[in-house]
Amino acid sequence: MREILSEQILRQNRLVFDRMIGHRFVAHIRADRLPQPVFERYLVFERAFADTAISICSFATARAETIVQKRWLIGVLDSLTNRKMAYFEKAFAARGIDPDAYDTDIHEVGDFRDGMLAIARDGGYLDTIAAMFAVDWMYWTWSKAASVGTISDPLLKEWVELHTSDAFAAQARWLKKELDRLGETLDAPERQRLSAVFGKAQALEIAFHDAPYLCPEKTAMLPGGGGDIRQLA
Ligand SMILES: Cc1ncc(CN)c(N)n1
Repeated sequence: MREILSEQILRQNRLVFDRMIGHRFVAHIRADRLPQPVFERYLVFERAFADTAISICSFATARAETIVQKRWLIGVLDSLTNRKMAYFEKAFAARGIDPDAYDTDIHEVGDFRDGMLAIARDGGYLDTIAAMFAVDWMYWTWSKAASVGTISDPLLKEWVELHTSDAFAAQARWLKKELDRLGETLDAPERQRLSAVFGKAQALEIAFHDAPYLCPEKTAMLPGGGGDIRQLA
């Protein structure tokens, strides 16, 4: 019997997946010592990515063949556009974050945006599903692990809980099931190609999570700017 496609993909990308869920950003959350400036930069980059995620999911919705698929993806779009965006609005107000003070075009963030968007724009329905599975399965995995420990920052705790919620878990599982169902009919090279899409998305994620440690505030060049905190363990 053939291996389930998502299991093949996870097996073939184990190294890069483990590197991502072992990223220092995740390790800092799990140790309850994510530096506040890193979290705030991350939130600005995430807000920018949420915008891109809406476009990515819209490509999948447009290419979906059945109303069942479209209905599900529209639910994801609703959650991204309303629930997630509401979180950013609340977080920026609570922390006094001015997103315009940050450069969201630095290459680690820009490459993630452009790379993910290219997969959705240039690929087919299943390419986008594989890329969404890559990023959501990864977030669900590390968030579940992080949620068992103490997270002192209430906004960070809420962010992690967004990714352990029943709704997010259902989203990650739906993407997996969709890949497995449609993967049954695919030949080996096509399955391999989707596995490479998953690997590419993980590699882009690793660089994206390096970015908040690189201090890209536009104000960083000014006296009293934040400096480079790459040396943080
Ligand atoms: C960068 C990134 N990747 C994935 C997810 C989970 N949707 C996220 N919120 N942010």
